[in-house]
Amino acid sequence: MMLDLTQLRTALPGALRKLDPRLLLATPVLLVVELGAVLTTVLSILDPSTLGWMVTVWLWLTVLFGNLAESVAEGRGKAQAASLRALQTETTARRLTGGKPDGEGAQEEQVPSTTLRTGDLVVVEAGERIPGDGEVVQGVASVDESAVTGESAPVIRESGGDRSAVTGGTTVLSDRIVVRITSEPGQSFVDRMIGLVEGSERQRTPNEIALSVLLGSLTVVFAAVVVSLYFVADYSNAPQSVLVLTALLVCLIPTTIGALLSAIGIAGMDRLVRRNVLAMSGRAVEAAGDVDVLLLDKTGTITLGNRQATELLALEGVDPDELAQAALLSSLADETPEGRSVVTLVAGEGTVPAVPAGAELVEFSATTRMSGVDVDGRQVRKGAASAVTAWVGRSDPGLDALVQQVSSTGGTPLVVAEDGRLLGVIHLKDVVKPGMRERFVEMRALGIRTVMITGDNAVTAHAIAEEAGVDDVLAEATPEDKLALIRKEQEGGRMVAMCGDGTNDAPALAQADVGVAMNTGTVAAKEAGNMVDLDSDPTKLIEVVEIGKQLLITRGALTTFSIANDVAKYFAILPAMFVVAFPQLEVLNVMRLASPESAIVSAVVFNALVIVALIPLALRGVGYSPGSAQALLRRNLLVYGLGGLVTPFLGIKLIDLVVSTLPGL
Ligand SMILES: Nc1ncnc2c1ncn2[C@@H]1O[C@H](COP(=O)(O)OP(=O)(O)OP(=O)(O)O)[C@@H](O)[C@H]1O
Ligand SMILES: [K+]
Ligand SMILES: [Mg+2]
Repeated sequence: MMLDLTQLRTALPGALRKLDPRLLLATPVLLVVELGAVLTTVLSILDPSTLGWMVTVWLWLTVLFGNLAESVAEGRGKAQAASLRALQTETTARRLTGGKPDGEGAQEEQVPSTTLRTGDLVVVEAGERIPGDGEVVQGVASVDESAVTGESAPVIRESGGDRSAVTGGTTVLSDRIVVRITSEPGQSFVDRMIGLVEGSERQRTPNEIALSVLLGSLTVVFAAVVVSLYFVADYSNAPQSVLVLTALLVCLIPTTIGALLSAIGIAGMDRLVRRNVLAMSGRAVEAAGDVDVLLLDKTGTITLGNRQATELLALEGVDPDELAQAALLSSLADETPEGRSVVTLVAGEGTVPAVPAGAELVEFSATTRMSGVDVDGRQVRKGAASAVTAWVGRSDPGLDALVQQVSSTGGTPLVVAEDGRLLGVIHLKDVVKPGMRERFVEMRALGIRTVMITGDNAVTAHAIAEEAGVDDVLAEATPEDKLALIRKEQEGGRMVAMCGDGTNDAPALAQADVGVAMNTGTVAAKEAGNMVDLDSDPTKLIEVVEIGKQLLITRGALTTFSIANDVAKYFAILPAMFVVAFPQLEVLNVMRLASPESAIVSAVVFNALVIVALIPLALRGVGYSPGSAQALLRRNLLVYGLGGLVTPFLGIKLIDLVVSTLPGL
């Protein structure tokens, strides 16, 4: 891959803007080159010479080429940013005022979408665009999110469950939903996406900062070497001009990696965006390269997350109708998709009875794992078997058999009980997302252990784990258990990734080194994680890991190359510089460059051209195939270390053949 002309043309203005020394502060190596360029410009004006002007021009080009790398990397996201911006055009929002928290009984008013604030309620109907990021608080709708995700199939967004988050700019295809806005103007998901693809929001990672500091220190060391050389040369009656020493300094300091460092980081983020993963931090991308364990939530992450009630299994001696009525009653006010599906199963096409007056609702929570109502002195509950039997205070062999029957197929059993009596079981069915098993096998090959963590019971968990092919399971996990497991793994020195979609996954997503939230999930999950997968595919982590590894390898390889290059240049130019004063150096002068002046110019030209030559590699990344880390390290040291030592000799010699034809060199 070469840089094409359009790419260069669009990147050039940005590269010129970056000549501003204040912007160069972030890249100290290039700042030193720029200061050197200013110095040689002044020297050449005072005392013009071919050597002076050649060095000056090529020092300026060195800074420009260095900026170009970053600018080209940033430019790659521009087109995508432009199409995302189209989603931000102002629309009219139907804001609700003065009603209940779910919008009931409210007045509607028309306002520009740009005036919406966090907490506002808006209603969106079929054919309308969702005016801002938010959470569905009432209703179910199918939504076209293709503008953001690129996936043309509509997705379901509904209140109550883990599929409640909606993105501003996407379009409702059917039905009517009430959305509570969760972002302030200018801070929406699409705003963040634009910032990401343009690279403007990128923060340097601790690793990058550490490497910059190292490069800065090397620069200081080489500056000291060059200054002392000035005195040594003077003392040995082979005085060297400030111009020549400036050129020598630029050749010695690690300009190549200094110039390419941020481009490598931006390109890594960009590669993720192309795979529909938004990384909110570069640190997470680097961490992904070293992941040892992947924890996954079950419902909505490994499975499609559309848990539907499919049958009711009454305990022996219990009237099936009594079970049905209790299941219905416990679900009338249960706004989760599971709850609504129970209502649909029992009421069928018939009318759904209203919530009885005076009923006290017990909402579902991930900690209690139950939901239900208290009404007229009756208490009805449904929920996880262990939770409900604990509530009732006893278990029943017949019930255990029903729970086992549902769980062994991978279904979720919800036990129904009323006033201390166990009535039966609701069978919730969910489907494992396609292609999981093969991909988890690939993950194992990468050395990553997969653990499914779920609030569901152990039998269901094992059935799904078996079907999906994960290595391990943690069942009946509360949000605290998920968090504790991550901490435990981290304390063992392992790098942990977590994929989840629910609000109850949020603490774990925040704690994990790499927290990937499913785009179908809740706002809380998406804000807690440091990545969002727009395709909601947990096996995408494979690509994320590969991109992370490739980023680390590319940075390592180019650093090796750059430093080996600088060392080689030292030996290539010094003999040429001093051979006039010390004819004994002739033996070292293996390159036989035309003259000391042309040696200096050739080295400076080579130094600048190497940056341009390596931009494509920095953007594309060094080739990577799974294998032992040691073998890879050996191979890269050989290729980039040895390559870095040899190329300057060849390159400088070739350039010397050309520049020595110029008069005055
Ligand atoms: N609406 C509901 N009413 C009563 N109980 C429920 C309801 N929804 C789920 N449960 C029970 O609570 C358990 C935990 O559900 P939750 O959705 O919090 O699981 P989780 O920890 O997110 O794990 P996963 O998403 O993998 O199932 C479920 O396994 C089920 O037994
Ligand atoms: K250099
Ligand atoms: Mg969940």
